Amino acid sequence: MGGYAVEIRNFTKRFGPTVAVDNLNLDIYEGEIFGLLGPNGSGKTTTLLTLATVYRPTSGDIYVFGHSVTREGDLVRRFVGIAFQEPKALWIDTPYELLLWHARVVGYSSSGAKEVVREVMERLNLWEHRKKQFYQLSGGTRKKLEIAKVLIQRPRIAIFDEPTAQVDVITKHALWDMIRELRDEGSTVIVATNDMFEAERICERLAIMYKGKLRALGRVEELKDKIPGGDVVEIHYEGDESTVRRVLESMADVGKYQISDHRVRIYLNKGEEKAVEIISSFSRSNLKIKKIMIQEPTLDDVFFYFTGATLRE
Ligand SMILES: Nc1ncnc2c1ncn2[C@@H]1O[C@H](COP(=O)(O)OP(=O)(O)OP(=O)(O)O)[C@@H](O)[C@H]1O
Repeated sequence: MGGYAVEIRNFTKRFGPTVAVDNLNLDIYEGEIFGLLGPNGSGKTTTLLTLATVYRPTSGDIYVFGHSVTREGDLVRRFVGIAFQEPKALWIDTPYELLLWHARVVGYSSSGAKEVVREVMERLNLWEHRKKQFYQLSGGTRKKLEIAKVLIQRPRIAIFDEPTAQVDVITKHALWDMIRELRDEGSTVIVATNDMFEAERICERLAIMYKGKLRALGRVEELKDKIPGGDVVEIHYEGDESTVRRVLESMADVGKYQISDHRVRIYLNKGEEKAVEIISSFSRSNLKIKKIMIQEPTLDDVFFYFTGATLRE
């Protein structure tokens, strides 16, 4: 792994009264697949669009291979390729023409452009749609077209904003493979996602963002290790949520827990020992346990631990 590809320094972005990103500091290493993980509105897109010089920071700066996005935008744009969250094109463009034009713009020869466009379109199952017009394409197909641009460009910094939202499962796997290949060929890849499966599957390091702020940073395993105790006891129950809260809050050593839909996840030390105590407390309070499991934390648990929220909110 090389030096820094991206250095985000005291970066704040406001839109009127809204603070979209609040004093973000982050380094992304050259050659890694880095993830920004957070629910809608956490500031991921704003960060990526500023990195790609679409927005200017309100304060602070972002450096791409040492070049400032505020002062050296032209240079920064040479390094960066971005697949936007919302694909846009002229209504009458056809996918093939659009990608061919894009390939020429980023430097392919006429024959090289045809070759790479066909290869990428075939791998993303876009070839059959090549002669349609943009307005005739489904949301998922438009999204694939947007991603195809970056795969053709092979920029030094490849940015994907929620790449697999709206995309079918088979294509998701093909895309993840192609993203890894991009990295293997030397690109630094930055992915914004609210899909913990995607984050866990492809990202080597993650920044957890929530409400414009960085909440945690590290490799997935490191983030999981930061949950004290490291056990999660999950109980499916019948009964009142308020009774469950009362029971848990009266027990020593029970720290954080989250409840949804008659399911409670409790974060604690020594899950096996504690589970026995929890079972008897539940039964004393007439709460019926339908199922109990002791698990390793998931990325969703990590997110909850650092933000008090779930990714699905
Ligand atoms: N152009 C804009 N004008 C006004 N407010 C904006 C603009 N862009 C983003 N925001 C606000 O900034 C905050 C962060 O939005 P942002 O799109 O960066 O989050 P996100 O994590 O990418 O979420 P999503 O997955 O929904 O895109 C939100 O409150 C959003 O409403």
